[in-house]
Amino acid sequence: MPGLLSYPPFPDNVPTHPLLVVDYALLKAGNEEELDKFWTAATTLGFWYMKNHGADELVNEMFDMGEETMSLPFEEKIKFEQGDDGMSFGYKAAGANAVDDTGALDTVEFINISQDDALAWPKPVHRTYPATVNARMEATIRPFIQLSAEVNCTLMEILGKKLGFKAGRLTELHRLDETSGSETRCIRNPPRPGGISEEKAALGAHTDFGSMTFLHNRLGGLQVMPPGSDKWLYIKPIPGHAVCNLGDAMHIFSGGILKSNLHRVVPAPGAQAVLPRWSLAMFTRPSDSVVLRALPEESPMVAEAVANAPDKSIFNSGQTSKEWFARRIKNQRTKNQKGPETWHQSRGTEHRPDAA
Ligand SMILES: O=C(O)CCC(=O)C(=O)O
Ligand SMILES: [Fe+2]
Repeated sequence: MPGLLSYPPFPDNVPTHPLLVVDYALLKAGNEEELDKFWTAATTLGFWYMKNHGADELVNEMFDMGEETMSLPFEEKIKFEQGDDGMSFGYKAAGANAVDDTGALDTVEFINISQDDALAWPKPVHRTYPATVNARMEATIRPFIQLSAEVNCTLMEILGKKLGFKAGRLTELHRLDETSGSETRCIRNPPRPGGISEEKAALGAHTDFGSMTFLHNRLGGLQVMPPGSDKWLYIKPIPGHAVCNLGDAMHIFSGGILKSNLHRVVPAPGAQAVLPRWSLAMFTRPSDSVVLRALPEESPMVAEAVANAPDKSIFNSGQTSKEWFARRIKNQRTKNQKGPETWHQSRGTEHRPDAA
């Protein structure tokens, strides 16, 4: 993978959405101004840039792991495919997921490595992985997952405190010693073949399934659709800045106060389109047995938000984290598509009355 500075520039003629820049070191130090900025980001778009997170070196090594893995022969990778039953850990081939209710195919391939498997390595909890993953489990993947899980939990606790939850409450819902859908994902989207529209989704529009995402990317292609708009806007990658976002679970726990915004991936824009696009995420998700529902009895602020919500159905999903997650994964698999209704069954909190 080329050094950061040798990438073709992100074009200046595509529409972008600015994000607030949050300094992780200042958040940890309790800087009030920074905490307020973070709260604003979490309660408006639910996306922010984050600097001083300390993960850059491990991120580079994780991209090496991704490159080593995607370079394996297809017959080798496919042995570790995640399958069609609602498990997400393992390899996902391009085209294995639908990007919309017409059944159009995605173009990204990725490798998902479970937090549980990395922490318990060499003992498999959920599954086994390609040799390229095993080789870096101890030196790269486990430390990256541990650091990222700590970052995500620190961020969640800050939000929990602002919401009025007791200290440690959100950490309790995301314990490292309980099984969960938490995973790291390294994604490769091929260079844009000439003629394919930049508007074609490489990874379909979605909200993230879990609680908190710590994302690193090199090229453009990530887009958000801001509330109240029907336009897709690029998030410009900034070297050294992670893009963080909240997922469905935090939206639900908070009675909708925290935002889980719609986003997607399209081919890298402009001159960047000639290169493969790599991205890396750590998804922190609630423990498998946690029921996804708002927690009004634990916070007057959440109670008020739920009381005022026009549609309360999402705040009592009736599903455990494990069920929610399996439903979403399974119903977006290409093999399972039986018509638009299958795709619609894969949806989380994407339903937005304000979206076109
Ligand atoms: O590749 C990206 O920039 C975002 C990926 C993403 O949204 C996801 O995997 O959930
Ligand atoms: Fe996402």
